[in-house]
Amino acid sequence: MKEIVIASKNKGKIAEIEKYFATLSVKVISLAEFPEVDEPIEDGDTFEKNSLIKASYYALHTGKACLADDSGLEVDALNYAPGVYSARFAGEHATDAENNQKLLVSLENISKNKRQARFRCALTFLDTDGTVITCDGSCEGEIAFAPSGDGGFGYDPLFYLPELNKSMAQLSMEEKNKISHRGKALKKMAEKLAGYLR
Ligand SMILES: O=P(O)(O)OP(=O)(O)OP(=O)(O)OC[C@H]1O[C@@H](n2cnc3c(O)ncnc32)[C@H](O)[C@@H]1O
Ligand SMILES: [Mg+2]
Repeated sequence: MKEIVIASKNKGKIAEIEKYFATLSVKVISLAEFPEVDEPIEDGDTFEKNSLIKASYYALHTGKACLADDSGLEVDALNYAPGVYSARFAGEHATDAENNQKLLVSLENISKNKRQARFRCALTFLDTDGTVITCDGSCEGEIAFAPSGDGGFGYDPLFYLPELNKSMAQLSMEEKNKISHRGKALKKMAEKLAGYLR
C-alpha cells in the first residue's frame, strides 16, 4: 500500500485529513515517526507556495511521499489579512486563543454586515518520483463577535456560517469536512490520488 506522510504538525488538520483518507487505500504516516525532522520556514506569499515548501521539505527529509496543507483566514475588512500569516497573526508562536483575541480586537469597530471572511486551503501531494498534485478549497463565512463551540481548532470558534447559523466549532468533524476549505480540497485530492495510485 502507498505510504503518505501527512506533512503537518497541526493536530486539528491531521485529524481531519486522516478521517478523510480512512476511505482511501493508502497508509497514512505521521511526522511523529520522524522526530529528528525539523520544520521548514513558511516564507511563501501564497498558500500554494507554502504548501509546496512544506511538501518539498518533508519529502526531502523523510524520503517518502508527502501531503502538505497550507491554510488560513482572509478577512475582507482587514484587506484579506491574516492570510498566509494566520498561524502567527498575534506573534511568532501565538496560540489559537491569542490569534482569536487579536482577530476580535482588530474587528472591534466593524459592523455585522462588514465581517465577511473565508478560509482557504492549498494541498500539495509530492511523490518520491517528483510527481506533484495540487488542489485547493475555500469556505465563505463571517467573523462573529464572540467565540462559540468547542470543536475544530484555530479560528473555528469565531468563524460563523450564516446558512447553518452555527460557528465552524459547533460542527462535528464529519460536518466540517463536508463544507470546509480543507474538506473541499481533500475531496478533489482524494479523487486525483485515486486515479494516480490506481
Ligand atoms: O504548517 P503546519 O505544520 O501544517 O501547521 P500550522 O498550524 O502552522 O498551519 P499553517 O501554517 O497552514 O497555518 C494555518 C493557520 O490557519 C488556521 N487554520 C487553518 N485551517 C483552519 C481551520 O480549518 N479552522 C480554523 N483555523 C484554521 C490555523 O489555526 C493556523 O493558525
Ligand atoms: Mg505552519
